[in-house]
Amino acid sequence: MMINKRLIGTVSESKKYIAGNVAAQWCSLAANIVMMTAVTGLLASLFHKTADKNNGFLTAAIAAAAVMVRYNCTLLSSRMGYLSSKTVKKTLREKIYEKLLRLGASYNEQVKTSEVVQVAVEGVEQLETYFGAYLPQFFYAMLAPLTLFSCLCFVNVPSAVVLFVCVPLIPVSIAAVQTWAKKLLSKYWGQYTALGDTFLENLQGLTTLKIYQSDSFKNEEMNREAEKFRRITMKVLTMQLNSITVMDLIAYGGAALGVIMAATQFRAGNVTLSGCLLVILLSADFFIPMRQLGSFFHVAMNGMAASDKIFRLLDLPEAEEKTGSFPQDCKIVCTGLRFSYGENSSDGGNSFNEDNSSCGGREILHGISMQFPKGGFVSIVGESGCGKSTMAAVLMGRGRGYGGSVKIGDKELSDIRETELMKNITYVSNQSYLFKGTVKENLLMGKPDASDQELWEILNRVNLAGFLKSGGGLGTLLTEKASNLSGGQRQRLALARALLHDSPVYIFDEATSNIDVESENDIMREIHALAGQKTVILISHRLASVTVSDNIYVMDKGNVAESGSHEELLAGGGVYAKLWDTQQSLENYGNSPRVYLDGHSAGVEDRDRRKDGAAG
Ligand SMILES: Nc1ncnc2c1ncn2[C@@H]1O[C@H](COP(=O)(O)OP(=O)(O)OP(=O)(O)O)[C@@H](O)[C@H]1O
Repeated sequence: MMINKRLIGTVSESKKYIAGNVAAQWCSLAANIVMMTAVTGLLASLFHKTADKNNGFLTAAIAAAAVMVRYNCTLLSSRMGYLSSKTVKKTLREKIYEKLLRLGASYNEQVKTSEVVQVAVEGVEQLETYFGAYLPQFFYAMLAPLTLFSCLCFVNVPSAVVLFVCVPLIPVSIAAVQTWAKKLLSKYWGQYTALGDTFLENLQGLTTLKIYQSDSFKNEEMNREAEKFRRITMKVLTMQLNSITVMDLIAYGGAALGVIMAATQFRAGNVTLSGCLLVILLSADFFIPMRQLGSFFHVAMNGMAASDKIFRLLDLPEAEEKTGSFPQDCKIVCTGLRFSYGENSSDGGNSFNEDNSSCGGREILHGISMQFPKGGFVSIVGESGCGKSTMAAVLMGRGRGYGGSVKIGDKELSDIRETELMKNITYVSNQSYLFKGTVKENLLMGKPDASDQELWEILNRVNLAGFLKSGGGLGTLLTEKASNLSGGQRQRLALARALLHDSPVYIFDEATSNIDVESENDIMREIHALAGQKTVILISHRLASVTVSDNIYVMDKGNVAESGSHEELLAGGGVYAKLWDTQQSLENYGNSPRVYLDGHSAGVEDRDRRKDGAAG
């Protein structure tokens, strides 16, 4: 009956607290039996007028001692319940957290963030009752009727048998609703996580919804979801209430039968008055533990449904433990690289997608071959949706299960530990995440031991020092996602953090899209300065930014359409040349190289200078 061995094994430390809890409750019951025996004995002797002073004092002393024992046992039992709940919460949340770490940066390919949050918070909370109350009560509810039966057998066997036989009717009634309840609770949890998911998404996109006046439409959609959740909650509550009513009927009916039996036996002279009174006073104790178990049962069932979700999360397949480190000779060579997203994959991830392989979905990269020499500056360009960011994701180790080969030095990318990849490849997108806190805290993520002077130097390089000095300096407070900075400032700060990270490889994925020209100039200047010292992979849809690259790969629908330097590609008159002409006419740049605001011009000379430097 809802004894989940795996769950108990997972939090095996809680076993001792459960045993302690059961022992405390059992001692309390034993004290109650002793007290009731003493009290009924006194009542009988009073009735028969055989009681004396000593009887009274002895009974009072026994009762006082029993009350003390029961009081302490109750305290001990709730302490044990608390300790077991605490252990369960801590252990399960730790396990979920560690699992997420093991799943790595691509965890949301397999599970939605909202689902993880709900399972880790509410789900674990439900299991607290399972361990803290249900499990101890389960064992105590077995032990208590057996103990009472053994004692009352010495008083009157028929009454003891009637009471004992009625007790299992409670678990029978619970089992009757169990299958139905299980399905209902599984539906309830599904609805709960779906509502949480919609709620989180709509809350995050509230500004967009307001802009497009779609908030009322989404509001209605959420109302519909909430109504579904309300209905299923009501069904769960009705099921619980009905089940509790049935259990009450059995408990009170059983106790009444026991009392009637005791009275009949007394009339027939088969039991003494004190014995009869003892049976009457203890009859309720036969049923109370089981009845209590019944009320914990429904909460525990909810916990069981939550535990299914927790185990499905904990059982998600992990990439094999990788041992490879990042080779220092970090020339990156992709050969015949193929990649597909999982069938239901989205940014939000699959909801515990059973099939985690990327096979079966739409193939995005169709056998890409590219080379990124150590210290080289290589750009990837192409029309929107051709697979540039997917390429970056694979290089970052986020695209699990790619086909073909990606070699970093002499090692295959899939053999390199994720932490090693993160340490050695810095990825800067146009949506870099900045955390709530100070500028300094955000920068130190890139290099925890950086001095203030180092931080200011970097801020100077990205042209943010002036702005910050006029404000709160390094202690300037950022709100969530640094929404109190402009888009350009945010991106420059993200670049500063990336530069501090000082990794051998940098991937810039549209790092300058949607920002002001001045910030774009600052960022591009730093990216160009990095080239030559680091391996730089620049992904951009804006060809003016890539003209100085050593090599440019032009992607088209998941293939490499052509590659070469800017001049070679222009001379080739292919996809790149056409894109260049279109963009140039749009930007009205003519054929002149891009001129930065500080007067420095990016062009072929830059690349040649870098090459000369590297050669020197
Ligand atoms: N998480 C994902 N799940 C499923 N499909 C995806 C996912 N991310 C991207 N895609 C698909 O992969 C294709 C390539 O997307 P990708 O983001 O790599 O293109 P891109 O060249 O970087 O485009 P852009 O320049 O617009 O950023 C697109 O058709 C897109 O629909």
